[in-house]
Amino acid sequence: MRMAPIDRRGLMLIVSSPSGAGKTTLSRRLLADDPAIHLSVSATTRPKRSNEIHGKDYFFVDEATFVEQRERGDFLESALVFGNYYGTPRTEVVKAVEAGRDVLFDIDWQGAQQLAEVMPQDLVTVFILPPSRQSLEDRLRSRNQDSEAVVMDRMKKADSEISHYAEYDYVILNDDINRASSELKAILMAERLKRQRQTGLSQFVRSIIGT
Ligand SMILES: Nc1ncnc2c1ncn2[C@@H]1O[C@H](COP(=O)(O)OP(=O)(O)OP(=O)(O)O)[C@@H](O)[C@H]1O
Ligand SMILES: Nc1nc2c(ncn2[C@@H]2O[C@H](COP(=O)(O)O)[C@@H](O)[C@H]2O)c(=O)[nH]1
Repeated sequence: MRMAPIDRRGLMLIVSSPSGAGKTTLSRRLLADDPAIHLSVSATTRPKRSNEIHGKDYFFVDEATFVEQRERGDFLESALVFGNYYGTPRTEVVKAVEAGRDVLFDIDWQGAQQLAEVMPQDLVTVFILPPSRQSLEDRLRSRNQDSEAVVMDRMKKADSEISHYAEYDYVILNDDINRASSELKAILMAERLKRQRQTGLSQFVRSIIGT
């Protein structure tokens, strides 16, 4: 059995990609396999998809509510993406990181840039690429959740999304889902071991060397 863990600060794992490249699929796998990380559930004004649950996938709110929350400072970051507003609730994230818990974010490059301004030391950023343009379009259609107009709009914006890949710490090619999923887990494991996140290290080391 492992001894009591060394105190640590939580990390913020941001996963971004063009729409349809697979970040939600990869995020769900990571959450299912690793109970020590939890998802930051965003608020959005986008209509709910048939397979989504309020409070689990998103907090679905109307525009007036979103604007009120944003003006009150409830969001750590917020952005207009594909014509809808999205925002990351502030309190839960700050509390979790300070308590040493890791948080996963499925957000776009605008959100990643804003979080880098407020909590830079805590961020680990990962960009997911599709294997080809055609596979991106096929995946958006095969998801079967959006109208043709929405699929076309997201494909039109894919180039501009992809152009932000170089702002990220890591890039994963999501060709084979099992491999991409293992790569994401490996990033998380290595980042957890970074010395500066292990805030209880000096105390622990002192207990070993007996000074
Ligand atoms: N490696 C893969 N091979 C084949 N299909 C995949 C792969 N990864 C994801 N998919 C499929 O592609 C579709 C889009 O994936 P997903 O919803 O995870 O994308 P996303 O990046 O989260 O999109 P959005 O930004 O619109 O939320 C889903 O139907 C998913 O099952
Ligand atoms: N900046 C933010 N972007 C967000 C947030 N939540 C989701 N997103 C991004 O929006 C698009 C579309 O998502 P979809 O669920 O409507 O397909 C995608 O790129 C998400 O990563 C957020 O809180 N802030």
